[in-house]
Amino acid sequence: MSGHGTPIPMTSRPCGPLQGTARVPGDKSISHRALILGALAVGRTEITGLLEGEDVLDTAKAMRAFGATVTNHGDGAWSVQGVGVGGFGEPDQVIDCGNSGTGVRLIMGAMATTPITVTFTGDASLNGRPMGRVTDPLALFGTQAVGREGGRLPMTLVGAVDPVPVRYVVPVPSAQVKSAVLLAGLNAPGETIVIEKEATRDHTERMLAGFGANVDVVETDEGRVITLQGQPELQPQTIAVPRDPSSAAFPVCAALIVPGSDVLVPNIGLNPTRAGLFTTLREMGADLEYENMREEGGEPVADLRARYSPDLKGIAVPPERAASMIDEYPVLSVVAAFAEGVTDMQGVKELRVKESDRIDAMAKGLRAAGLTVDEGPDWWKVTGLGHGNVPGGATVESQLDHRIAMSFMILGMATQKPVSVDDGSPIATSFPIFETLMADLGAQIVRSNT
Ligand SMILES: O=C(O)C1=C[C@@H](OP(=O)(O)O)[C@@H](O)[C@H](O)C1
Ligand SMILES: C=C(OP(=O)(O)O)C(=O)O
Repeated sequence: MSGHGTPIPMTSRPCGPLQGTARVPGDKSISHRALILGALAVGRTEITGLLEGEDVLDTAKAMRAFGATVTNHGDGAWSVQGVGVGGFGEPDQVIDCGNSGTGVRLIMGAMATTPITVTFTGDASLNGRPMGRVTDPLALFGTQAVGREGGRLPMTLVGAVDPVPVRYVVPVPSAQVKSAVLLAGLNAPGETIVIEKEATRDHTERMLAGFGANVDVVETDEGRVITLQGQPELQPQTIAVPRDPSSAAFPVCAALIVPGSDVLVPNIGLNPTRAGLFTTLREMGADLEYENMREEGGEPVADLRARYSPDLKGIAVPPERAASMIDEYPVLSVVAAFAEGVTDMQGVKELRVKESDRIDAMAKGLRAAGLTVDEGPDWWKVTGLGHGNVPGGATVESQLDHRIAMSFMILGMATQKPVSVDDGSPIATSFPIFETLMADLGAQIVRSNT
C-alpha cells in the first residue's frame, strides 16, 4: 500500500523522441469489479489481464477476508472461487483498502446487505476522502455506519439484517457511488433502482449483466435509470480485462509533446464512458489515431497511435464530458502547457476529492514549472506556452496521488529543465510498470530528486 513505505523521489529529464509499443496494464476499474463479482458468484471465475497494482491487490486481499478463494496463477491470470450473493463471512480483521477509493466504496456496497460487521481503513489519502456519499444511500437499505467526523475512514459498517430495496438518485457524478448501491441491491429482495443524471463509467452494469443478473438500463428525461432485480444467483465468468485507457493516457500524452515521437498503445478499452480524453486531445490538434477498432468481451477496443503534434491549441473542454475523462485531467493539463492558448476545464468539482485535491496539486506544480494556472471551486484554466517554451526545473509534491506523480514525470520529458516529484511510490497503485514502460520508449526517469 502506498503511503506506508519510504518515499521514492523521481526526476524526469527532457528526452529525445519516444518510440515503440507501450503495452499498458489491465483496466483498474474492471479489475476491481471482476474480483468483487467473482467473489459474489457461485463457482470459479477466471480472469486474465488483471491489473496487479496495489489498489487491486488490496481488493483481492479483501475478497479473501470475506471468504472467497482468490488465486494468482501468474502472468495476470487469476481465479476467484465465489461464495454467492449474501455469502460473505465476517472478516476477523480490519479491511485495509490502501489508496483505493474504488476498492473501499465498492466493497462497502458489496457487504452492506449481509448481516456482518466490517471495519474499513486506508492510507492517509484514502482516510481523508468522503465516504458519506456511499454510506448515505447504504443507510436506505438498513446499513449502519460509524466513522470519523465528515464521514471519513476508519469506519465500521453493520450490514442490514433485513435489507429493503432502494430507489436512489445519485447526487454527484460518481461510478463508485452508483456501483456501491447496485452491489448492495444484489442482496436486497425486489428491484433496486439507481438513477444517474450524468452518465458515468458503466462497467458495473455491463459486468453484472455478464454474470447473469437482471439489469435494465433506460435513458429517460430524469437520466440513466438502472434497475436491478435482487438476489440473483450470479454465474461465474471468464473475463479478459482490456488495457486501461487511464494508463494509456500517459504514453499517449508524452508522445504528443516530445518532438519526433511515434508510439503505439495497443488494445485499449474505448468504452465511451471512459474515452473523453482522446476526443479532447484530437480537438486540440493531437495526431492521435484509432487503429484496428474492434469489440472484445462486450467492450469497444482499439490500438492508439500517438505522434508528436506540433500544432496543439488550447480548447474549452465541454463540462458534460467530465465524467468520461475525470482521471485524465491532470495529464491533460500537462498537454495544455505545450499548447498555444488557454485550456479551460469546467464542471470538475470531483477533482477536489480524489487521492489528492487534483486541481490544487496540479496548479501548484505547474506554477512552479513556470505556467499560469487560474482556478475556482469547480474549474481551472491552464495557459499554454507552446512547445519548447515550458521552463520546468521544479520539485513537486505528489500528495500520495499516482496520477499527479505520473503527470509531472510526463511534463519533465518536454520542459527546458528536469521536473522532480518528492514521492513516486503511489504510481504502483495503478501502473506498477510505468517507469520501465516509459524507459523502453526512450524516457529518462531516474529515482532521485536531482
Ligand atoms: O468506479 C470506478 O472504477 C472509478 C470511478 C471514478 O471515481 P468516482 O466514482 O469518485 O467519480 C474514478 O475517478 C476512479 O478512478 C475509478
Ligand atoms: C481516482 C482514482 O482512483 P480511486 O478513486 O479508486 O482511488 C484514480 O485512479 O485516478
